[in-house]
Amino acid sequence: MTATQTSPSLNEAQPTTAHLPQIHEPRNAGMDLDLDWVRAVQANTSAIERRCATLPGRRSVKKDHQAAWLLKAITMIDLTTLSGDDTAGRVKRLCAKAAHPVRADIMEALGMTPITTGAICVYHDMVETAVEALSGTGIPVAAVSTGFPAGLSPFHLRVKEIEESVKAGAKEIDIVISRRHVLTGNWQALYDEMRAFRAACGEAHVKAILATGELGSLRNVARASYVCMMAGADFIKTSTGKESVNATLPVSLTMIRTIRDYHARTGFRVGYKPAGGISKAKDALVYLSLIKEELGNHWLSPHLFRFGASSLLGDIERQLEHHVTGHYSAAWRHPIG
Ligand SMILES: O=C[C@H](O)COP(=O)(O)O
Repeated sequence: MTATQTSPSLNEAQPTTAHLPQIHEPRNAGMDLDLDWVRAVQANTSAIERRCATLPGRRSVKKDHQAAWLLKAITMIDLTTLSGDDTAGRVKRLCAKAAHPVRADIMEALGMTPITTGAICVYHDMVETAVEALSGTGIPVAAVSTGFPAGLSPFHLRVKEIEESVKAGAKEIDIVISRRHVLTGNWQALYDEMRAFRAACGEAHVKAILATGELGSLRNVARASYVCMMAGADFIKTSTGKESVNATLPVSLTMIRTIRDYHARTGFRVGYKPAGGISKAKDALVYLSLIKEELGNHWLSPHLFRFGASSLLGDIERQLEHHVTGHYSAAWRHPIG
């Protein structure tokens, strides 16, 4: 497809950052811990699983519409590297990819103006490198702080790590909660911890990683979601990517329904970030349709939705190349992201 052949549907959905709505809505200020609300929360696991089982089969966006949704998905990726062998070189390459996530010839064939990913997500040690590499792009750096991924280092060091990441230039902080507070029903401890993390973030936005694969039940996932939102989380995020079970559709449905309910009761919109194991374009489309159906179009924006993913971008780029050329290239031709 050439630029002149670009269909109206693709242009209408043009997902460049310049076209994104500038949302000036208040951050979630949180509220006092409402234990009655938290304890009343239930989750009907079989109903949630039944609803989720219908989702992939109902995905129906095709051709130009699918390309438009995939481009939109890119703008909502926290392009991630969280490996023990991360180097400055790898982070710089990832930052270059975040600034130009799709090959120029594919973008030209689609008739699209430039887009970027939503953010880069790295360990604290790599924040300065990423901030420097992204200078002038407007792409924020997210740091996983607080003893990621287990979150079991001394509390004062977890708070200090947040402060150091913010000082190094991180605009977003992905914290990990203490799973034991959920497993023992110590909601006050979880609330106090989250509140302290939010305070340490200052102006930086805070995403609360629940590590849902370690919380035991969807009811615990829902209760932990509410407590973190009450304590002022800007986003709730499923997983570190290091648990044996990471983002799933039932967990996502559970969490986004708590977001919907919290918004209805408080007026605050909290963002959602599924993370871990999302590596296929078709899965990204299912997540986006779930968000659209459950939360509405307002949430389909980097302000309120992110994918935490290290290898999703490569598959999306491959699908976009197929869309414009009719051929799939080998995965190694899109080696980063
Ligand atoms: O927060 C992001 C995750 O760690 C990424 O997980 P992934 O490598 O499975 O995509």
